[in-house]
Amino acid sequence: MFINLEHLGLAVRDLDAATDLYTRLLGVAPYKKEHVTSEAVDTVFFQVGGSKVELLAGTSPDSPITRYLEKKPEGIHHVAFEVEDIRAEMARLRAEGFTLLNEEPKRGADNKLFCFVHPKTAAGVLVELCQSIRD
Ligand SMILES: CC[C@H](C(=O)O)C(=O)SCCNC(=O)CCNC(=O)[C@H](O)C(C)(C)COP(=O)(O)OP(=O)(O)OC[C@H]1O[C@@H](n2cnc3c(N)ncnc32)[C@H](O)[C@@H]1OP(=O)(O)O
Ligand SMILES: [Co+2]
Repeated sequence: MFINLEHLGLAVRDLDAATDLYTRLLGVAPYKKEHVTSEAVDTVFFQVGGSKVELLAGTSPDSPITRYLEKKPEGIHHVAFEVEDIRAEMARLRAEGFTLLNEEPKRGADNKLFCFVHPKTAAGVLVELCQSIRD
């Protein structure tokens, strides 16, 4: 079951500059900065009411964010939905004909498991599913 819109992922070239800008724009300081090796990204998170903004900067040439910014401008990169059971939702989406970008959930930022739906099967939107890791 999809629970809520968990975060908006924004691709940025200069993470420090974008962090300053969003701190001024949102009127709130980020609550977390985290490097995620598997995606070669540095992330900065802002809590905005019940949702979050995730800034992402690539940390290597083969990072998905670096590659994205070679062809597209900074801006909205993906939308993330929190789900109750990510494996159940992955099976449901596969059965519905969506293309998933990873076979198994991956450990992401902000203490979550995540997977992505290919934008070509989601009306042009890169959709992330994420589930809190319950320790
Ligand atoms: C650290 C985890 C963190 C978290 O929240 O926990 C994250 O959010 S990690 C975020 C970074 N990781 C990813 O984005 C992984 C998933 N992304 C991918 O696997 C690729 O970026 C992929 C497959 C979406 C695109 O890679 P590809 O090499 O195929 O790039 P192309 O330029 O050839 O794109 C193919 C096709 O897709 C369109 N596209 C690409 N990116 C996006 C996007 N973000 N939103 C919408 N559409 C996108 C691109 O325009 C191409 O379409 P076409 O019509 O052929 O031009
Ligand atoms: Co994300």
